[in-house]
Amino acid sequence: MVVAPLTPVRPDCIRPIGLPVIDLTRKRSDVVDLIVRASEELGFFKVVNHGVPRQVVANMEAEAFAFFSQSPPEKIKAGPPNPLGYGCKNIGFNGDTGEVEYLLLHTNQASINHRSKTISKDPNKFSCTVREYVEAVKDLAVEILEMVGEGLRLSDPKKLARLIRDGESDSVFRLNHYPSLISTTTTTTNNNGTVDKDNNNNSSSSNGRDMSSQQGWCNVVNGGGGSVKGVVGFGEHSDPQILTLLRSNDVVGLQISLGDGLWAPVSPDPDSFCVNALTNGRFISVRHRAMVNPYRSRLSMVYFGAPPLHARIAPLPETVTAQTPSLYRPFTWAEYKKAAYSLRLSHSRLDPFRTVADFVDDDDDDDDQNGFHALNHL
Ligand SMILES: C=C1C[C@]23C[C@@]1(O)CC[C@H]2[C@@]12CC[C@H](O)[C@@](C)(C(=O)O1)[C@H]2[C@@H]3C(=O)O
Ligand SMILES: O=C(O)CCC(=O)C(=O)O
Ligand SMILES: [Fe+2]
Repeated sequence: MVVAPLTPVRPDCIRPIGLPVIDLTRKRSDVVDLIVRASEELGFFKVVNHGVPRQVVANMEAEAFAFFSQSPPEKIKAGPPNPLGYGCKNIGFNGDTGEVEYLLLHTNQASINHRSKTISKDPNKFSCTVREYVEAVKDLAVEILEMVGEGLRLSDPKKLARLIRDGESDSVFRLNHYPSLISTTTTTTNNNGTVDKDNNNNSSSSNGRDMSSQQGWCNVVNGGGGSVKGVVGFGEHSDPQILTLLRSNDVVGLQISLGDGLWAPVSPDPDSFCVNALTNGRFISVRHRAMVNPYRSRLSMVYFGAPPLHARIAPLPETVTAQTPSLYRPFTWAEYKKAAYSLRLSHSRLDPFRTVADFVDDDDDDDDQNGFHALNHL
C-alpha cells in the first residue's frame, strides 16, 4: 500500500494523514487485505490501475463541462432536482445549501435517456457517454465489493456486489461542479507545483473558457468570511449508499473529517477513484465535504452504488444476542432512503431506525460515522 501525504490547505485545521492508495493490479489476496484494512482504519481509500478506460472518463468530463458552461436558463431546463435533475446551490429538500451546481441521475438506462433530453442538445451522445461511464464504474464497484465480501469472509461473498449489479439497483450518478470564486483568467500554481495559466477549469478536454462569469455566480468570497475559512461547496455528510466511487479533476476540494472539527484534504488525482465502502459495521462511512477552490473550477463525478428499493437491510445474526440486542430494526432500502431525504445533510441517518430507547447520544459526534453499525444488506 502506498501512503500519499495529504496536502495541508489550512495549517490550523489540517492534521496531515496518509490516504491509502491501492493498486488493483496487485495480487488479488493482497488487494483484498488492503481494502479491508483501509476500510476499517479510515473508511476512505484510493484505487489506481482500476481498469476504467481513460477515454471513457475524459468523454464524461467533457460532457459535464459542456453542460455546466451553459447559461443558467439553459441549465435550469434540466431542473429542478426532484431529487434527480439539475440543481444549483440547494442540496436535498431541507434547506441545505452550498456553492455547487450538480446533475443527479439515476443509473437506470431508461431514466438516463429520459433526462438526457433536457440536459443536452445531443441527447443520444450524452446518454451514451453516461452509459459508458456508469457501466465502467459499476464494473469497478462490483469488483471492489466482491473483494470486500471475500475480505469479510461472508458466507456468500458475492452478495453485496449482486445488489448493485441488480438491474433494479437504486444506484445514482452525480456530477458536481464547483465554480472558482475568481472569474478572470489567472496564473496559479497547481497541485503539482507547476504554474498554470488557468481558465478556471482543469479539464483536459475543456474548451478553456472561463465559465464562472457566464453562470451568474457572484465572485465575492462568501461575504468576506470565506477567504479565511474557505467556502463550502458541499457540506459535511456521510454517503448513505453501499459504495461511493468518486473521481475529480486535478483541483483540490474534497476533505475528510478527522473529528473534532479537523479536516484533511484529499489530494486530487484524476487517474484514481476515491472509494468509500460502507458495510457490515466494520467499515467506516467517513464524513466528508467539498470546498470551493478559489482559483480553479472543480468537477467531481460520483457513482453511488445502492441496492434495489425492495432490498431488506437487517442486523447481522451473529451480532445480535440477548446481551447485545439489535440497536436498529430491519428496514428496506426504500424506507432508509425516504428517511434520509427527510433529514439534513449532516444528520445521522440511522436514528429513525433505532430500537433502543435509552440510548442517549446528545453529542454531535454522529455515531452514524459507523454507518450500518452491525447491519448487513440482505
Ligand atoms: C440533504 C440531502 C441531500 C441528499 C439527501 C439528503 O436529504 C441527505 C443525504 C444527501 C445525499 C448525500 C450523498 C449523495 O450525494 C446523495 C445523492 C444521497 O444519496 O444522499 C445526496 C442527497 C441529494 O443530494 O439528493
Ligand atoms: O465533490 C466532492 O468531492 C464530494 C461530493 C460528495 O461528497 C457527494 O456528492 O456526495
Ligand atoms: Fe458524499
